[in-house]
Amino acid sequence: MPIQGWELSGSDSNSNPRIVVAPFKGEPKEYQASGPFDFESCKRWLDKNELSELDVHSSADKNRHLRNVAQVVDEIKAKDLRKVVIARREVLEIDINPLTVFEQLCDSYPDAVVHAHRSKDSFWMGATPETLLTTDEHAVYTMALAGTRKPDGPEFSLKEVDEQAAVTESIRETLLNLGAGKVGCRGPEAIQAGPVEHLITRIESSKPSTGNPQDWAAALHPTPAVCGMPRGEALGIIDEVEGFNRSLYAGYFGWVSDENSGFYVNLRCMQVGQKRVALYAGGGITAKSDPESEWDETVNKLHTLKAVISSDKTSE
Ligand SMILES: C=C(O[C@H]1C=CC=C(C(=O)O)[C@@H]1O)C(=O)O
Repeated sequence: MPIQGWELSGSDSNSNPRIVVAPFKGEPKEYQASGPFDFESCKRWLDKNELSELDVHSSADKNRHLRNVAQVVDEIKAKDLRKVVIARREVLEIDINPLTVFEQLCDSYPDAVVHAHRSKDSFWMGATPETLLTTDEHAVYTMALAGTRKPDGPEFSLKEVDEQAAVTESIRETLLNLGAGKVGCRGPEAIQAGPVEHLITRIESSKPSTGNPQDWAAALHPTPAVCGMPRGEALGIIDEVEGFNRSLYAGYFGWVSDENSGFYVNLRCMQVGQKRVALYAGGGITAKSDPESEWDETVNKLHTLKAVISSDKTSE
């Protein structure tokens, strides 16, 4: 897929396509989009001019994350919940060149959806392995992506199989509730995403009988891949323990045209400041979670971005 850029403006129009950006919590925003511009023309947007500095506060050092996970395991057991996704935010004091980092992300992760989203006061970029929803004239396509291992580490255990199955069940149920006549699931199988592997079930359904792609994406979000099951209880626990605002992390972004659409979950992402970046990663916690392994999982996921940042020669 070639790199394309779109310039976003007000929301009160019917441009084709329209761009959608949704935070983890809160309403998606829909923009009028002009473009596409080729990569050469978009390069001018990938700078840090007038960008405000990021809050230095990191959400959880190792000890706090271990305590958070242990507390969440206890709550999951006490309340008999299926899973809760707990994330952390890590701030690095580093003056990156966003353009070279973006190019590195594109080169390093050809199977990911690499994106950069620059607004007046915030700048996000990432390389996500997770599709929330795509549509064409025939059907809707999505995926249940969860469970993480290092390719040279232990095989997926029952814990990962169950946390991924929860995502498949929830997506299937949401699509059926939206009025999709038939939902087909293929998987789970292992898929590589940069330095880690996940379990994936590919899901295809007929088009829901009501609503439009924006409604279907909004109904699916947040799936148990980024939130938990049941959703309401998981949201409460996330608020209680994480200690930071997820903002666009684990939200979604995408586009919708008159013919088709594509929405992607904002994972393996970072927020860019003047001399800092904030990296985000989370993992699905279940009653079987071991806090040390959950910490390692976030470290491995963050390596997706750290590998690229550290090869940005301008930041040395
Ligand atoms: C929440 C994240 O990953 C999700 C996607 C794949 C595997 C996941 C996991 O193993 O927990 C998460 O559900 C993240 O990367 O921050």
